[in-house]
Amino acid sequence: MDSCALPLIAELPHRLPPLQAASSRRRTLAIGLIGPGRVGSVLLAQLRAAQERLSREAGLELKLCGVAASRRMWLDCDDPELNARHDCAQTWRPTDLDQFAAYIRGEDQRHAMLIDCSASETVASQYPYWLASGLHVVTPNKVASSGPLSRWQSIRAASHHGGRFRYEATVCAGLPVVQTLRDLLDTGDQLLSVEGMFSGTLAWLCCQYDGKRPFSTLLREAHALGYTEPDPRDDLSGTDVARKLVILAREAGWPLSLQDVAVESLVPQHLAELPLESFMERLDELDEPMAERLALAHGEHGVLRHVASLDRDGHAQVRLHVLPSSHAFAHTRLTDNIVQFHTQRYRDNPLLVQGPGAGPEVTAAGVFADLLRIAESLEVRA
Ligand SMILES: NC(=O)C1=CN([C@@H]2O[C@H](COP(=O)(O)OP(=O)(O)OC[C@H]3O[C@@H](n4cnc5c(N)ncnc54)[C@H](O)[C@@H]3O)[C@@H](O)[C@H]2O)C=CC1
Ligand SMILES: N[C@@H](CC=O)C(=O)O
Repeated sequence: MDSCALPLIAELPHRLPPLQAASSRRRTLAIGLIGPGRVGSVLLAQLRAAQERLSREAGLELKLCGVAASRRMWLDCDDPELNARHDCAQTWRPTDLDQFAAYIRGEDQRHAMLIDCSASETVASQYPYWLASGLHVVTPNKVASSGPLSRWQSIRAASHHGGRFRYEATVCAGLPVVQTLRDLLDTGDQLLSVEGMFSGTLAWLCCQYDGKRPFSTLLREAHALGYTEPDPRDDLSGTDVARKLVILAREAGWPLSLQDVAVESLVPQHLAELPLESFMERLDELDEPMAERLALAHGEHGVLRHVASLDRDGHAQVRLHVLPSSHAFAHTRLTDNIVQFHTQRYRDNPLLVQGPGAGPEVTAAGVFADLLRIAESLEVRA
């Protein structure tokens, strides 16, 4: 090889210097995390791992002031070690979201953020009040952005005057989907339609399911890997994907609601209303109907793919398709999601976002990136 070639990576300086002198932009952000489950606990680990670097290189002090689960909450006033230990804090109180939010907000006009890593309606219903009180809110929870339109509008209104609201990880986990759409719209483009595969769980199941192992075994595995929703029926029923379509439509200013989406459910009626525990015990009842779907796909020399679409007239649908093996969606791997945006500018050839679309690591990273975007905009306070 030519000796004048580019230097080897090992010869390059270890890392580039931080762009900004950390000391001139020193800010502190108080954080309260709600929902230390699969995504929430990985996020806590990511925050802890980045804490020192962010302080040194970006002048950003992340201060974990509280963690709230469904029944218990931990506050750093009770447990001064919380910031270092996070999930193994010892002293707890019963969860009270009002008390939690007030504590994180503090009394000294500090920058404060609540991160909702639950899938809870109760938590989501508090966003308008939290935002109006100046708390920033970041979340992968889809319930608020796809729930009642009037609540969504109050969240948007509150976030224009109070705290900031970001929810990138609600659509395709860590992939830059909401921000991509936002950038298109903010620069004057117009959304015409969206199509793609928006479920990491169903993408993974469709790739793995070849009939050798029962569908229920694979679903249990997807659950254990943290790909599914807390209740996997939210994935199988198509509701989770319908929520993502609604979120994207609303981002583009289309007043879509869940009931406007035509959804094919893969959950047999008799399993739909069971308590979660009973459903998980009866997963093998999904095996026969899914084996029939697979046989149908094989009969047509195609593959099963879970596809969602939203057209320019607002028609939205979510269903399991048999696609020819030559189709672009047939070549995805593992939890890959694909989003195709057709816009005025990307009319002939859509703008594509593709990559892993589920799992605690990538989702937590998407939430973390939202936190950093808000932190970048915070003014320095004495
Ligand atoms: N797992 C993934 O790949 C992705 C997940 N998400 C979303 O992330 C969120 C979390 O998902 P997972 O971590 O998988 O769920 P999980 O079930 O593992 O964790 C949920 C946590 O929320 C807590 N919680 C429930 N109700 C609560 C309440 N009322 N108050 C306080 N805490 C409450 C639970 O105690 C638990 O700690 C969900 O909204 C999900 O839709 C979004 C994108 C990808
Ligand atoms: N359960 C969801 C997680 C991300 O939203 C999925 O499988 O896509």
